[in-house]
Amino acid sequence: MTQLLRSWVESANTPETDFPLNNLPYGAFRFGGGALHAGVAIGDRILDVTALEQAGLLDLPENGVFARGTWNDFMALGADVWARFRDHLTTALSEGAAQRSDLEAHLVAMADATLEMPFSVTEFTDFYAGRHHAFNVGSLFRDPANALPPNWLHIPIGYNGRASSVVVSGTDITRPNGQLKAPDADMPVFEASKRFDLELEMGAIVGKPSKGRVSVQEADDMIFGYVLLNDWSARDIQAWEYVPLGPFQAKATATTISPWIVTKAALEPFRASTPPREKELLPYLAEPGPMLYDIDLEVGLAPEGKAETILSRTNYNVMYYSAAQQLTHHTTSGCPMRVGDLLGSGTISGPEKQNRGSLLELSWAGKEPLTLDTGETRTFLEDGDTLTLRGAAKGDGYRIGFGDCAGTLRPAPALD
Ligand SMILES: O=C(O)/C=C/C(=O)CC(=O)CC(=O)O
Ligand SMILES: [Ca+2]
Ligand SMILES: [Mg+2]
Repeated sequence: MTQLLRSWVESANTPETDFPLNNLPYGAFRFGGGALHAGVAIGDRILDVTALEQAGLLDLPENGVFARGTWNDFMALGADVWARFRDHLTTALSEGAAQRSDLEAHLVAMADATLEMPFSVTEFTDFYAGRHHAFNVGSLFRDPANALPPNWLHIPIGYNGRASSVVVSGTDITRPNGQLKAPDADMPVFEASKRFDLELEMGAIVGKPSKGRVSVQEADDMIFGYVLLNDWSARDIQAWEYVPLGPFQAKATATTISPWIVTKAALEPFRASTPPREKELLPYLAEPGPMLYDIDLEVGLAPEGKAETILSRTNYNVMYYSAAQQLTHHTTSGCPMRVGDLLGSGTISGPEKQNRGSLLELSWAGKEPLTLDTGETRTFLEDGDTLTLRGAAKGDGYRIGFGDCAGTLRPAPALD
């Protein structure tokens, strides 16, 4: 199924749209200040599934699945329902479908809707699974000769983040104040972070809960879908606070996700293998098949009121560990996973300078400022900068896109 599937929604049939019939990603929106509704993107429209359910046009095993306007209750119904629902929508939105007149009344223009969090984040874990990112950060923060920690080629390393900090694309980000210490200073200070950064990542959403350890295949089956994810990071706070328990306040300001959950089903034709193992993994982490995806990614930076510069282009297929491997490792302790858990992939940097997924790497810790297309330079982010992540898997004449994952940086709160 790598051809474009044609829909009676004409805007879904163009090669430029992120949302052809092959995609059908899941989001949440408000229209004219109304209640939060769940919706499915198709071309430049949103199909209002909360309204479809209320009109009795969906065949689901429970009532009120979309009453809250988010996808958690739907995820909890399980993979058979996920597949049946998607098949039903694919048929009903296909060119020539008999259901057209039923559905047409429940389409709204995406341009007139406000997109909100598509699901309620239960818990958030962020990993460190990019080979090039880990090498670069290890070189910058520690020792270039021993850049990869000794565990790195054996364990998908992660830390428990803050679900409360996850926000949808379009939400302003406030530069944090925090405790910082210059390497040669005696005492730390409390002031605004001066090295505020982005991290280009993918987020995997757990749709099926677990009790006890799961295999990599079971973990893959538990994943509902993927979003783009920007793990905003205060590098100066991070450098001072992170020993020995890892990131804390440096990563707790905000994490932005793209507004549409792209389902695993839509990404199926784009599966890709992790790169060759440099050290053999313990058997519990071995993948039974390709569990990454071929998704082109880019990062754009637009200074306030100015044109955007593309800072980086890379692909999700460079990651050393897949989300399924990360999820498997996450359950080894017996840690239960829940519906709505979000796993950050770790920063996605490719092998070349132009593939790096953070300013820490792009500016080599501030030592090599970047020149933007506007002529100004950047080491880290300036107030007013808008950061936009974009991503798409590319099929034959169509793309499976995620919608923009954007945020604008606002000044730090005043210190008294
Ligand atoms: O101390 C380090 O090596 C770096 C840690 C991180 O930056 C954590 C993180 O967010 C990793 C990632 O996104 O890949
Ligand atoms: Ca991160
Ligand atoms: Mg974060």
